[in-house]
Amino acid sequence: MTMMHWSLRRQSSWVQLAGHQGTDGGEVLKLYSEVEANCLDCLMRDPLRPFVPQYHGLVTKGELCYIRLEDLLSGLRKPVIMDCKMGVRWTYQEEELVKARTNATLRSDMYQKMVKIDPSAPSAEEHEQGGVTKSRYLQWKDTTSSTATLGFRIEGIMTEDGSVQRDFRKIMTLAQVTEALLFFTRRQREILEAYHSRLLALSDALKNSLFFRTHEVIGSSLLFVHDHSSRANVWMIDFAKTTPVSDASRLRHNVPWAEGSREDGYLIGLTSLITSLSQLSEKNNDRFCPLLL
Ligand SMILES: O=P(O)(O)O[C@H]1[C@H](O)[C@@H](OP(=O)(O)O)[C@H](OP(=O)(O)O)[C@@H](OP(=O)(O)O)[C@H]1O
Ligand SMILES: Nc1ncnc2c1ncn2[C@@H]1O[C@H](COP(=O)(O)OP(=O)(O)O)[C@@H](O)[C@H]1O
Repeated sequence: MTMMHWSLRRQSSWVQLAGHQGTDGGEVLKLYSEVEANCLDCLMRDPLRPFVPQYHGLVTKGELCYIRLEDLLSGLRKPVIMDCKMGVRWTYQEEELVKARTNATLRSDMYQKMVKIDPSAPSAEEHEQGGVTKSRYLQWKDTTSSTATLGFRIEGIMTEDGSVQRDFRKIMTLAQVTEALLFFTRRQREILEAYHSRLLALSDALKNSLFFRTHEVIGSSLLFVHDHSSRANVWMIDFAKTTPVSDASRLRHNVPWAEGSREDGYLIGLTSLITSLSQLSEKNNDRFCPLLL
């Protein structure tokens, strides 16, 4: 199950309906969150609807409630998938920063994850304690990836043999993003162009979206999906941390975050992706697979 590959930490939050995978009309179930269900409700009545998996309401299984979503991989054979976490402040909500100051619980699991990636990342005090706070860990992840600089990061790529590569999380420059896109698409011009057009259409839809104007979009991804038939699409997913803002008139989505501003920098990430794809879509670009030119 694809979401199990991605969401190893939370296998229990997902159910793939038996017999539906890879068939038309397939559905996936994601563990209910009120925040996400509210967002999906709004999105079904918004210009962003064509960019979001269709939401079919709720279902209860045993003691748990789930959100019913269109299976975006339905009908695709050996899909290739890239998950890009959008925004300059991907994972942490402002409340988490406040919580971390008042109740600084030390997380040894996050300390371990940090040390595994970079043993020199924790401070002497953190080494001593064997723990870091959640906000420290999340902020560290944002600043050691392209999240803080380019407004998005590639969280992982699943290739057609089903293996997941997560080495892209440390990418910092647009040139490295471009290389990753070439790897992901295997330099197929048709696919790169399809992704480029879809992101331009998304950019237009965002301009007309009341939902986007009125929500702080944190921890949401753009899911890029294609298969060998060159069908390619991009979807907005994961709204579990996307919340309405009371003074929506000030949200711009294209400026860096300062504490209290609630800005997410979503459009900074989208612009970075579009810039990289537009360079690759240029007619004279010689970096495509020669067979497909
Ligand atoms: O990806 P790694 O490096 O493992 O770190 C994870 C992700 O940041 C999760 O965010 P997301 O859910 O957006 O993937 C976050 O979940 P939440 O902030 O949603 O809880 C986890 O916090 P914990 O669940 O507290 O462990 C944190 O451990
Ligand atoms: N509607 C969907 N159809 C198919 N796969 C999905 C769908 N939504 C999410 N996924 C897969 O599940 C992964 C995790 O989704 P996400 O909503 O971010 O959940 P979590 O918050 O549990 O990480 C995504 O990277 C994607 O591969």
